[in-house]
Amino acid sequence: MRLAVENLDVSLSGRPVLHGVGLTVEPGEVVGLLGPNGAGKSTLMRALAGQIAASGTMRLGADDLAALPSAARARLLAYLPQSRIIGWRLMVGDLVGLGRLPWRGFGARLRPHDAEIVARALDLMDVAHLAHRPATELSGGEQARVLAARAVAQDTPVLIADEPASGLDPAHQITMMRALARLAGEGRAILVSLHDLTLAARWCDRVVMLKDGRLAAEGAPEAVMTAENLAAIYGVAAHITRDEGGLILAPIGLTDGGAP
Ligand SMILES: Nc1ncnc2c1ncn2[C@@H]1O[C@H](COP(=O)(O)OP(=O)(O)OP(=O)(O)O)[C@@H](O)[C@H]1O
Repeated sequence: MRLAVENLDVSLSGRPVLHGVGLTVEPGEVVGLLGPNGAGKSTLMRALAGQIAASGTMRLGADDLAALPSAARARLLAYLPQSRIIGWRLMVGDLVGLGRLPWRGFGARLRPHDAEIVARALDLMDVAHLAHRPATELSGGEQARVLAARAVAQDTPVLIADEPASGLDPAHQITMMRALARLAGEGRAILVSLHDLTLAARWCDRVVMLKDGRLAAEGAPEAVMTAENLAAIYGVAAHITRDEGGLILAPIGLTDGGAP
């Protein structure tokens, strides 16, 4: 299912934050959403998730996203927020099982089909071994993977993940990106915000770069993750090399040479 955003404007507390942003995510694609702190990545995702008001067009396939009832939206689009709050002392397996709520109704038992989807989500995020631990008693990175597994268990055609790799160790950053790529390989449309430039370059089919609430660059990583764009958008000088897996980008300094 195709996600298409056109001309999106968002104001928060009376302050314009997004200005005419447009992007598409096709089924089968991982699209990276990049940009400096405050660029508007989370705001865009929260608008897509229906958490804040926006003007412009947001379409999921033929549907107007803003007009979809929340229950229908939850079967089409899963949203993994940046904040990682686990409010209840639930076992990890049960917490990830909550991802099935849009499909089974509150209080209903997991059917075998639901249990299979939950088991796969636990595996994809490498948290199956934690299934019987209370989620509130895990490390920060473990909790992040558990919450990602819950979003995956929603089993939606579109997944929006806000900085899912932040705070993960290097192996689990790769596990995360590989999981997203696998889900895209099954035909899902994935939008993921990232601060790690190399992860974005190697795992995203396309990247969309925001700056100050505006689209600054969009295209294949090789085409747009250039030294010029990184300087203009992030204010960093980057060492850029490549191998058979794609670009390797290491920010090595600030373009103005001074302190941030
Ligand atoms: N409730 C709010 N009221 C007013 N402005 C807000 C509010 N929430 C966020 N903003 C502003 O909106 C802008 C975009 O914030 P947003 O969280 O979308 O950025 P981001 O690109 O996700 O940044 P980060 O990389 O730090 O997560 C920022 O300038 C922020 O200060």
